[in-house]
Amino acid sequence: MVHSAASGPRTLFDKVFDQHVVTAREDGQCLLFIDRHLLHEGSFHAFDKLKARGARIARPDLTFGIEDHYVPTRTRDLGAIDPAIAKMIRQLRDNTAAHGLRLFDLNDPAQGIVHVVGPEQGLTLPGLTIVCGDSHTATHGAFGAIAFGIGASEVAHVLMTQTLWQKKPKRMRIRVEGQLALGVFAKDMALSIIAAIGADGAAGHAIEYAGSAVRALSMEGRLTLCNLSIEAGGRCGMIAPDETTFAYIKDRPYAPVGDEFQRSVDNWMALAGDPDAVFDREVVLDAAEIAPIVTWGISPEDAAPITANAPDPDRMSDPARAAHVREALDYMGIRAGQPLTEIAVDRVFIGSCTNSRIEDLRAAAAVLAGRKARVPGLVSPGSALVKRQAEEEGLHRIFMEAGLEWVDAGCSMCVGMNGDLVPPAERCASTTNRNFRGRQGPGSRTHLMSPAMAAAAAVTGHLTDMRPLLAGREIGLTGDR
Ligand SMILES: CC(C)[C@H](C(=O)O)[C@@H](O)C(=O)O
Ligand code: SF4
Repeated sequence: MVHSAASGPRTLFDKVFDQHVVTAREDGQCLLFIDRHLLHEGSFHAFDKLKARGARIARPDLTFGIEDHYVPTRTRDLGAIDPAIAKMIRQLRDNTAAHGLRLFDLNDPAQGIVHVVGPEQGLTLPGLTIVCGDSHTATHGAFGAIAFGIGASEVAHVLMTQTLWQKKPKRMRIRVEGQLALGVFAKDMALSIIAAIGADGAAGHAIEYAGSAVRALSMEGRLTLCNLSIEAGGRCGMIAPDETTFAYIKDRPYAPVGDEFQRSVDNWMALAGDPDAVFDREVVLDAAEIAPIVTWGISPEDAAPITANAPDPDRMSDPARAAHVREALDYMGIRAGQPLTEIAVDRVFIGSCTNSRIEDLRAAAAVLAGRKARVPGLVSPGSALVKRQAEEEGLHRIFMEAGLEWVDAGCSMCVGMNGDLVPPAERCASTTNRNFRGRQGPGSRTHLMSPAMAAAAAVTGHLTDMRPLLAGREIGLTGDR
């Protein structure tokens, strides 16, 4: 095995990367071994390539299929849905069956969004390389894995060889120090970071999140934080594994067991970056200064504290930024300088690989308990297991009594590929990660926020500071365990 950086202090990223280099080229391109390859319905291009070449999958044991992007959330009967959507799901079934892959299909008790299922099943572990033909694969970096999204031809390459050519990105550390205030969540931390550094602020870099506020996050919170790495332009985002990580992994279906678990923990602890390791860039944020955040525009960087007003492009010195803001406000139907809390919403969506884990649902339920939603909304748990747990805790009753729809697991209204769409010109308070034009449906308008903030928007019918609504209520963070 060739080591690209065999000596000197190394970061977490360096250590995991170096362990996976099969061979390195003069130009810096390294052939990496891939430990986990996750596939969703979008993988059909790659399977077509395989078929055209008559190739086989190199490591079917490391390759997993998951039905999520196109799955219906109000029925599990493929005969009852749009045949074109059902075809996408059947294609993945046929392709995974033809190659003998483990598939988490619609009816699997562990089905869900790929980035929720991986961690939940113990497929996602510290020190691994994890790829998926999906830009939010960085989510898995919460465990100290190098995880990133790849394109269709790379998916085919990994299927055929279980390796991938990669150039080592630059390293960037984002430290968040101190304590988050009550009612401020990992989502607010992530959106604050993106607002601070910009949607391309981490371009060309592998991010490592560190600092006491990051350490204090539960695994659910860490997954939310790493999920948004790509929205800051990062190649991937990682957090060094610690006791929180190991406690989450223990007893998961695919996790190592017994002595093997203990041996793994010893190895995982050694992955932490050396104290004197050097980063190409470092950004430091004060956790105490982070407020509940909402987006007002058409990029995740168009984010501001809920207590703020929409920006005024006429007061901006940078003409490019002013032009973007003008365009964003126009698309979103918001006045320059309008207080964000005045913005009325038409519906809410609580779900997606960003914010659909049990802790997210608990936070939303804490705000909604005993209250009615003024607007319609959809709550889609991240997996069938999250759904079951939420029902055991009675959270589904809180959502339904508030007047929201409680549906099955999938990407759902995050991207609308399954038909769960926000109608044109409607405004949605959404716990997702992308607010691009038309993201939730043609002409739809998306405001990104935390689950508690989306719940508060449902209760009041407009963007709302949820803190007074949360006062005195138990949030039930698993991080408190
Ligand atoms: C459809 C899929 C490939 C896409 C992605 O790459 O991320 C989707 O998951 C998204 O969030 O936009
Ligand atoms: S939930 Fe949304 S962001 Fe996540 S993988 Fe699905 S479509 Fe992409």
